Amino acid sequence: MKIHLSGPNNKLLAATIKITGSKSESNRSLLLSALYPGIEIKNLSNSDDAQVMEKGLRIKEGTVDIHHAGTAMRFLTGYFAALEGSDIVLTGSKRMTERPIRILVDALKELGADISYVKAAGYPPLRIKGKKLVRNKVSLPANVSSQYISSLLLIAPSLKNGLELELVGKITSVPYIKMTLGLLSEIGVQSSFEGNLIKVETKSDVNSTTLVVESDWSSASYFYSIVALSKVGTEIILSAYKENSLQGDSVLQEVYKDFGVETSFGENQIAIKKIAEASQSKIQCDLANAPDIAQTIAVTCFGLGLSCHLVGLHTLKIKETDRLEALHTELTKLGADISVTDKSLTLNITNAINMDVAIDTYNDHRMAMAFAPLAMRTSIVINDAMVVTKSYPDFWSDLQKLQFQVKEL
Ligand SMILES: O=C(O)C1=C[C@@H](OP(=O)(O)O)[C@@H](O)[C@H](O)C1
Ligand SMILES: C=C(OP(=O)(O)O)C(=O)O
Repeated sequence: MKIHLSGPNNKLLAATIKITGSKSESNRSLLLSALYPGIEIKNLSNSDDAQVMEKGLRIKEGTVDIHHAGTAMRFLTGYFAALEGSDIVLTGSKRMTERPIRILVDALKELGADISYVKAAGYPPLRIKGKKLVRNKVSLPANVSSQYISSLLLIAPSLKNGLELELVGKITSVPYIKMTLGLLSEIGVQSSFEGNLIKVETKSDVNSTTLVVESDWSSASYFYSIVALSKVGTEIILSAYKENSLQGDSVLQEVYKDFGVETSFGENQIAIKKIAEASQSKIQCDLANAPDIAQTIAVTCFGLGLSCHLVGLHTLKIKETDRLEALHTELTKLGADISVTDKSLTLNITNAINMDVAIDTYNDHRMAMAFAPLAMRTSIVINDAMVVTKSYPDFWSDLQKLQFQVKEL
């Protein structure tokens, strides 16, 4: 579905939006509840990625197709490897067969797993024959994707002797590793993370525990961008959020201060308000800890006519698409002066935005959602708009609550 999007022009936006649960917290919680039936989950994400995860966890034999869901691919690889008696071919979309997984497979094999590549070595699909993992120590490179580490940590308490991980190289996306350990702690699993060493204790069962998933902070980023592109005085309320988040993308609160956006916490919600114009003409950020908000920030800067230099983007090339190339192509169509390397993005100031440009989304939900706020400045077309269901199926209807006009073409 292709849509034409225009913003609410001069009308002041005011709305309360309830965003679905974090897909990262949901997919971890689902796996833990499969290992420990005493766990109940609240505010589970209604995303495609959480649905394929939930479905995959119910299967023990045959083919499991996780479509575009990176976390489901990586987390289920660990899960099935340690699930005695399972015999699974774990596969996904064409793009998933291009997203590397060798680091995780090697680590699991080191622990005793039986995994083989069905097609290209180092990539899905995988044939996994579940068995008891006998060893409890492994080291693995930590600079490519934290999902490999989280996958191992999630099964760690179910292993007889727990697990010790030695992380080699510069650790990327660290808050996601801490999120995994945070959820383990919520179900009573002891762990430590010191320097490059993580230790997780074994746990045989969990008494009835409820995991309440906080709403998704990456999804909140699109509303931060809308507010940043609005007039001073604009305020949007988002729920359900809390001050002590497990999600690294909650750093948005700090990043968007530079765009004049203030965040205040109420009971289970945040109010985000434009209180001033952007305080500087050049935005600089290292996003190694929050890669999923890179697209949002780049587009906000372009929409505000600011320059920016974003670094720490080395993981963007292996996500749903090569996000650095995709940003380069689509922002250039809109008139941006942009350059990218394999780990950074630089935008120089431009004053005009080309109208009615059709943005390609490359099977990447974040391409559609990151560009949508530009409708505050110009009318825009989004190709393959339903790609948003990967993490946020209600995105377009929530924009309509803010008086955006969403027309199917
Ligand atoms: O563990 C997770 O839930 C995630 C980790 C990050 O991936 P990388 O560690 O590969 O950067 C992030 O980009 C992804 O959307 C979700
Ligand atoms: C990278 C992402 O997801 P995944 O790796 O789980 O496919 C994302 O949601 O931005």
